[in-house]
Amino acid sequence: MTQNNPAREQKQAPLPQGAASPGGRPGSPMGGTMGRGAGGKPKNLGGTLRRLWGYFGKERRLLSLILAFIVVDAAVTLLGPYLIGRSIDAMSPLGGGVNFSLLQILIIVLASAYVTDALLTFLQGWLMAGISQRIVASLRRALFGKLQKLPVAYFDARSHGEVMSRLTNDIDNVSSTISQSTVQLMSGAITIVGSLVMMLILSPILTLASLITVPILFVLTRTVTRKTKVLFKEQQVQLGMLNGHIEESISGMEVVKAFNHEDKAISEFEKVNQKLFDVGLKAQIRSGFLMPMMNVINNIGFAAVALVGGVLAVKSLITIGVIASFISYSRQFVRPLNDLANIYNLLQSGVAGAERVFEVLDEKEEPEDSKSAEVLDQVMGEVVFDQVSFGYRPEVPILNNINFTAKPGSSTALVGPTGAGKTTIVNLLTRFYDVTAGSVRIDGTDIRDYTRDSLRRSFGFVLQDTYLFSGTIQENIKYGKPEATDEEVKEAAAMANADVFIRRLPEGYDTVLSENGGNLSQGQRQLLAIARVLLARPSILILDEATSSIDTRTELHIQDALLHMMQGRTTFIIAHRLNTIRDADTIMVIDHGEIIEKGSHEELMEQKGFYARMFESQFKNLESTVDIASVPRTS
Ligand SMILES: Nc1ncnc2c1ncn2[C@@H]1O[C@H](COP(=O)(O)OP(=O)(O)OP(=O)(O)O)[C@@H](O)[C@H]1O
Repeated sequence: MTQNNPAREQKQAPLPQGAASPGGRPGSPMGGTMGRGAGGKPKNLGGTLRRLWGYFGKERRLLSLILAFIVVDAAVTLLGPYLIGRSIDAMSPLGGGVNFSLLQILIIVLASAYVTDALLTFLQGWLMAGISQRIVASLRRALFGKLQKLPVAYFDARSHGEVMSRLTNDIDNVSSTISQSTVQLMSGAITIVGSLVMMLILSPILTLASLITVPILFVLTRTVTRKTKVLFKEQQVQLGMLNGHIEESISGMEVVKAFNHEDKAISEFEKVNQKLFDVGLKAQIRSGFLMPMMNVINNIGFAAVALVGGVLAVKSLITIGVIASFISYSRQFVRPLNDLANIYNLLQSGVAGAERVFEVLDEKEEPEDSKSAEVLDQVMGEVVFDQVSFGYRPEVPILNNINFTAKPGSSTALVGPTGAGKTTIVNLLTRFYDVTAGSVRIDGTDIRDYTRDSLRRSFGFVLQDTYLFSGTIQENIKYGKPEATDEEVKEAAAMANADVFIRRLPEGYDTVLSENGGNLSQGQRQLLAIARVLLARPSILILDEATSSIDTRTELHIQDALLHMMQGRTTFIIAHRLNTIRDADTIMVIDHGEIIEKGSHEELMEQKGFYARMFESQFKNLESTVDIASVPRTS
């Protein structure tokens, strides 16, 4: 295969809103299906977390190390309030005057505890960043690898924006969840237990006093997050919409400009933007209530501790130092409780992201080649369609009982109105889709009995809208044969008549092309595509509208290069303009998924049928610029 997914390239151009999708095909709805996008509620929290845990693989050892650090860190942190209490008591006149030597030791231990805490926190963050980045990179790798194995049908049924959002938004969500919530959860749990134990040791009565606020905290958090969860979900949906809208507007910028739709595009964007603004603001304001309210409740708790502690101190049942330590512990105790709501939200959106990633990973891949599959090598190039029927969806037949034989080295032109099924025939030949009934044979063998790789390697595509990758001209020509030498590249370029214009470029073959060759003319892009195919030397050629919308001189160059390329190769030409296919050995007229006429140009002209009418109609219009689609189906 000389191009990635070639038969689809020119089909994907997004349309301005309101314009009909060609043939009503799915895949590029404005606003995209991306709105189903990131965030949202996970369907199976436990199952997805277990599966995500599988990706921790070798990282589990490092995670144990982090856990050890967290335990040590928690112990060190728990030491702090205790030492502060002891320090206060060491200075207390009630304890028989200031004990300077004890104070000195306490201060040194306290300072070391703080330094150790800082060091351990840094180490945890450092190790965790590595773990989460490695896991996410491997997820991304798995996802991208999977995309390469999915059938063309998968991409045809979805907008690019949606597929992209899984690799970006969703993976980002997983990444921040892993990096932030893992450590927070582990250290939070340990801190809660540790502080509670210390509080109980210091004073069970004070512990009881401070725990009074915990149920209130829970109820408050639950009530507020229940409301904000819905808003945050809606915010993610609107963000997805906005992303889809931007993605489609940028890729369809030429169409937007050509239709003077800039103002419309802005006003549509404004609508989506405003929705995101509204819901975002609501979510932020509502969730903003939580913190101040929690602070009030926490402070009530501290006041209760101070009150009960004061009474106990007056009765000499505890010291001032113990009250100070206790208040610090109760702060440590409630902090992770406060974080819990955030972690929970983060976990939800991360798991929802992971679910969307796993959804793709679980998609059915292109079926494996059967064990007995042969390698298609030394292709003669005989192509037979034997009673082929096909529908993209079983209930909508697109091709009905197609029968033809293309002899090795012959050229076959497929013509017919738009949506007739010409591209579909090519899609079946390349096995982007498999036939519903009948069989397609190359050199006498059903193409399903060849390995897909070898089958696709035997095709070369030249499309109207050639896809070029960002890279040098040299790299682009080598795409179908990476091992080719510079000499071979130049030879292919010369045969394609591309050599002349390439040499004129300041950097020659090393000229870097912008994405999709935006810095070349359409004709030049096509000449490069021809060079690419010539270098790969495929046995069967597929030319789709290869010479339309190009100036006459370049067209002559391209025609010449194409004729050169077609020599000795079985060629299929899909063309709307009949002057480009007049010399084809066989012309097949396709209409409503059936071959309605077949023969050479002369034979078909004699028949005075559909083809003759189309040809005469174009001929009358002199420069043959009339599209076949505009020719009436009846005389
Ligand atoms: N991926 C798809 N899923 C569902 N239906 C599709 C898909 N691709 C094409 N179709 C439908 O199949 C029919 C034939 O489409 P096809 O692309 O083969 O026509 P065509 O003859 O090549 O048209 P054109 O000259 O406009 O390129 C159309 O009705 C189209 O809507």
